[in-house]
Amino acid sequence: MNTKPVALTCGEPAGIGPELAPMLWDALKDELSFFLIGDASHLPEGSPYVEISAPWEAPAAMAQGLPVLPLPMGAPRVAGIPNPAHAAGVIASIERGVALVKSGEAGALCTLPIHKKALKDGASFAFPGHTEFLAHLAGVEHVVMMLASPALRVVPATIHIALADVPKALTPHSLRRTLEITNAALSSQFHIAAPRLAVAGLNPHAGEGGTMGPEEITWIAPLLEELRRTGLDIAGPLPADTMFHAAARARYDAAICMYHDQALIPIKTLDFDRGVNVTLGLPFVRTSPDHGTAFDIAGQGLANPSSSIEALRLAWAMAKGTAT
Ligand SMILES: NC(=O)c1ccc[n+]([C@@H]2O[C@H](COP(=O)([O-])OP(=O)(O)OC[C@H]3O[C@@H](n4cnc5c(N)ncnc54)[C@H](O)[C@@H]3O)[C@@H](O)[C@H]2O)c1
Ligand SMILES: N[C@H](C(=O)O)[C@H](O)COP(=O)(O)O
Repeated sequence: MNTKPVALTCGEPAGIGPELAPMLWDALKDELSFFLIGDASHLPEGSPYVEISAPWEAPAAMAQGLPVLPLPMGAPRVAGIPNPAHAAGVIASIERGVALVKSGEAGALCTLPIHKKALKDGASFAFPGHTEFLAHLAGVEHVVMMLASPALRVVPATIHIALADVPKALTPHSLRRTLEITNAALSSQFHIAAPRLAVAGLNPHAGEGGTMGPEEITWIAPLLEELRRTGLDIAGPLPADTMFHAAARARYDAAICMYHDQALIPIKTLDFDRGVNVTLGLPFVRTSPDHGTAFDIAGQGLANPSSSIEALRLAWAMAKGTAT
């Protein structure tokens, strides 16, 4: 059973990440071990932290303070105002975390929020977000973004692309891979014996028999029928607007939606404080809170650590093989 510490990447220094890290240590110091990869000078004044030189030192260090594996960023943090000089360090923190998980020195990766535009502006970051960057670092062709909470698990079949590009990006191959990876993860990583998937239609009323769009009839329904024949338990394509009330949620273990907001609005509405972003299909465990950098409240003592606490807990549980 893996009990190696979780590597926590620092995320965007101008965001609420540096405020959350000490709160996560205080909340979880008796429950699990993790270490922050980042610049300790960005932590709030007086934060109890312990500089470590390697992940193996983190469990013992937890008793004294937040373990920090130093990654100096060379410029001070100004809450709410991203500094392009930090961009390279933010990216390096993610790369370092991946390297430590791959080497087995860390048991899992948990990423504090990045600001996608700040990385693009400061370092010409070529990826839409962590998910795509991690797939690149892991050399994996297809990964799945799942947002999970006790109330709901959702998967967007397309992620960080313009809505206008969704119909073209949705293909039988990509949806098949998303469904297969999700099904496998629910079984092997969430220990659900017979996963039940529910797939949303792309169009209003799931196309209303073709009168509101052809995709459900031309390829989505045929693909789901083909996958049912291979043994997957899949309902749909269903009208998305009636998939998320309590009775509907009781009928499935994960909802697969066609685009980002179709999936993320329901879970962030139902369970913003307990939602966790987990990337399926990587050769290592990766979680992240379901929120972003929250520049509008950064530095004001208003950040709620709940989602990040759940993200670290889920990473720890998935690495130990005890997630549900
Ligand atoms: N895991 C990640 O790396 C991640 C996740 C989501 C968004 N982002 C990025 O973050 C940036 C800002 O995104 P956004 O404005 O759409 O969403 P956001 O989650 O940063 O903020 C949305 C609203 O929720 C509030 N909020 C968010 N987290 C909170 C917390 N922990 N406690 C209290 N209030 C909180 C914010 O104050 C804001 O009013 C963007 O660059 C986005 O891409 C990153
Ligand atoms: N789509 C995610 C959300 O809204 O919570 C967020 O942008 C995180 O994506 P990455 O983990 O790919 O950065």
